[in-house]
Amino acid sequence: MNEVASIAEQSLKQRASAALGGRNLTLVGLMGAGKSVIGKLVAQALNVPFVDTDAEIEKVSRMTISELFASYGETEFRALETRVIERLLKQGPRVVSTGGGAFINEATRAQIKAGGVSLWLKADLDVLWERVNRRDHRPLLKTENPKQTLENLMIQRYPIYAEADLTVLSHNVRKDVMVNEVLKALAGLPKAGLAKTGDMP
Ligand SMILES: Nc1ncnc2c1ncn2[C@@H]1O[C@H](COP(=O)(O)OP(=O)(O)OP(=O)(O)O)[C@@H](O)[C@H]1O
Ligand SMILES: O=C(O)C1=C[C@@H](O)[C@@H](O)[C@H](O)C1
Ligand SMILES: [Mg+2]
Repeated sequence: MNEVASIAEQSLKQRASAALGGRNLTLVGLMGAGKSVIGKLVAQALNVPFVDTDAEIEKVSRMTISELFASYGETEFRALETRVIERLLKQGPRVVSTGGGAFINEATRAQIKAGGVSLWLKADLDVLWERVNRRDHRPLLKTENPKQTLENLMIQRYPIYAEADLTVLSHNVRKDVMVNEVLKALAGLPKAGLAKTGDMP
């Protein structure tokens, strides 16, 4: 990277960081949107801790997400997800990458909204399908026609993800390009009236 590009990148990081202003950044969106992978890189760029809610749930329960769904069902999983996310947001500021259904749950969505800035990583069906199709560990996609299931989830969920403060399109570009897209969206946030993480109820 040449010197001018490097200065521009540093400046973007600083502007994004200033606009975030000590709040949590929570990534929401459907399975395969890149929340976990891009969230971790965004946290590095902003120099704040990163946490992935699916990974945290697996850690505290000592079970995989698939095992939790199989043993306790989705309702119990969602209750655990809500509790874990509430704690993680209170421990911030952090970049928090959520599981695909977290923002759809009303209680969790309210916590995420109150707990900082929410950002929807939005992708089209073919991009998502190409990514999730590589692995089969997602319980909600263990259906006869997983691509159709994913499309149904898009129809149900996209109007709700759209309530996020920011939206960034996730497509098949290099991951560092996606990180810059997220930082640019953050840098454009209004700075007035910022609530810090400690102000959460
Ligand atoms: N910009 C990108 N270009 C290419 N591949 C990507 C990109 N972003 C993510 N991926 C890949 O897509 C797959 C899914 O990404 P990731 O696990 O981050 O999605 P997620 O939104 O966290 O999904 P889930 O809700 O299931 O946790 C991974 O294999 C990841 O490497
Ligand atoms: O979209 C969803 O509802 C889910 C997405 C995954 O991240 C996991 O949280 C779980 O498989 C449920
Ligand atoms: Mg993930």
